[in-house]
Amino acid sequence: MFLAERKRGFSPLKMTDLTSWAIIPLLLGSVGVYSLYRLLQRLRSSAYVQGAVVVITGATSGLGKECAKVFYSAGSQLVLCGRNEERLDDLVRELGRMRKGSIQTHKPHKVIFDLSDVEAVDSASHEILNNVGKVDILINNAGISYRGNILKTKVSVDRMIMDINYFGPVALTKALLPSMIKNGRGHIVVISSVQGKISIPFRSAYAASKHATQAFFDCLRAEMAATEIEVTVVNPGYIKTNLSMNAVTDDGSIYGVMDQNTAEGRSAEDVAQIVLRAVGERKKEVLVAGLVPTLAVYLRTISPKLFFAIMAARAKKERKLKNA
Ligand SMILES: NC(=O)C1=CN([C@@H]2O[C@H](COP(=O)(O)OP(=O)(O)OC[C@H]3O[C@@H](n4cnc5c(N)ncnc54)[C@H](OP(=O)(O)O)[C@@H]3O)[C@@H](O)[C@H]2O)C=CC1
Ligand SMILES: CCCCCCCCCCCCCCCC(=O)OCC(=O)COP(=O)(O)O
Repeated sequence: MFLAERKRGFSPLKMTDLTSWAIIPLLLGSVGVYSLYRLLQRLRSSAYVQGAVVVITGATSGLGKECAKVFYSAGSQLVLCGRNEERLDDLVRELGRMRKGSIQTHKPHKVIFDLSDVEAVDSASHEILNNVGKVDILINNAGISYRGNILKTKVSVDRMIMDINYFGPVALTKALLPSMIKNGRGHIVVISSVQGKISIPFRSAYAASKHATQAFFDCLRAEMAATEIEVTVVNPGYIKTNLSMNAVTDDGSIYGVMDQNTAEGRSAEDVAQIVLRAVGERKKEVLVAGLVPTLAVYLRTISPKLFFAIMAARAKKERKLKNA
């Protein structure tokens, strides 16, 4: 039968050949369509941030500083927020010295305030709107971490962390949101953490503040769905910054140690690029973490019992190490 088909010029072999040949233009076509789609997506993303007024809190160091650099290079009009004017001036000078590409850059504005002071946040929002007229993108980045034992931690410390990490971003968002709605455009970004999804021992105040942040901005996203307002929650794992150095302990004193996990974390430049992309693509949420923390996030939902047992073992091990 095979020979008969070959004689007629219709062998199974040739049919396979034909199929293979047909797949090539199909594959090339798909790659072409995908590349075109990615190109259009990139163009749309860069148009979204170019010329946009972007407010960044905690711009004096770490992730906030790197976000300032990537959004500045992308052509955004920056409003840099921080507590330390000198450090903001240094950053403005550093941005001015950056190599200029083909995209037009804009001289940043600075606004100095402490996020834990709700009245200062309110007047800062007026200053921002008076200076630049509108806000297109607000990046709630500033934050502080904590290391401590719940039994020893003063409630004033829990409150301080909540004031900076939760009430600060909430107050600033509420102050700027009405003007965004009026303008018919606005994007609220919040830098939460993997610890906004899972709680690990000796981080109670920090994890609680990040869980509250996640919850608030998830509610906001839903409530804003009928408007032009976008909400992006970014949940990074460890980033190589001064977060652990600046963390507070049970009695409110500064921890002042560069933890190994932090030192071995992802670079702040990388994470800032991910934030820029997530904003450009109007992502609702991004988890920027390695395999183990990512699995831990899923494990917390799929098998809480196992997750709690792992956390209890972790607490026991850490306590042993501290007492050793
Ligand atoms: N590094 C990490 O491993 C991770 C960090 N994150 C989050 O990223 C964000 C940025 O932290 P990161 O860059 O790592 O840490 P840094 O300590 O380097 O930066 C924190 C920033 O927050 C500002 N800040 C702190 N307290 C206040 C306040 N009361 N009012 C105004 N600004 C304040 C600091 O300003 P000042 O210079 O005045 O102190 C600084 O600019 C935080 O929200 C953090 O929780 C999330 C996951 C992992
Ligand atoms: C099926 C296998 C699942 C394996 C799961 C094992 C669980 C292991 C625990 C992993 C814990 C990851 C914690 C990550 C914490 C993190 O990335 O936090 C980011 C921060 O915000 C850092 O702040 P910090 O002040 O704590 O340095």
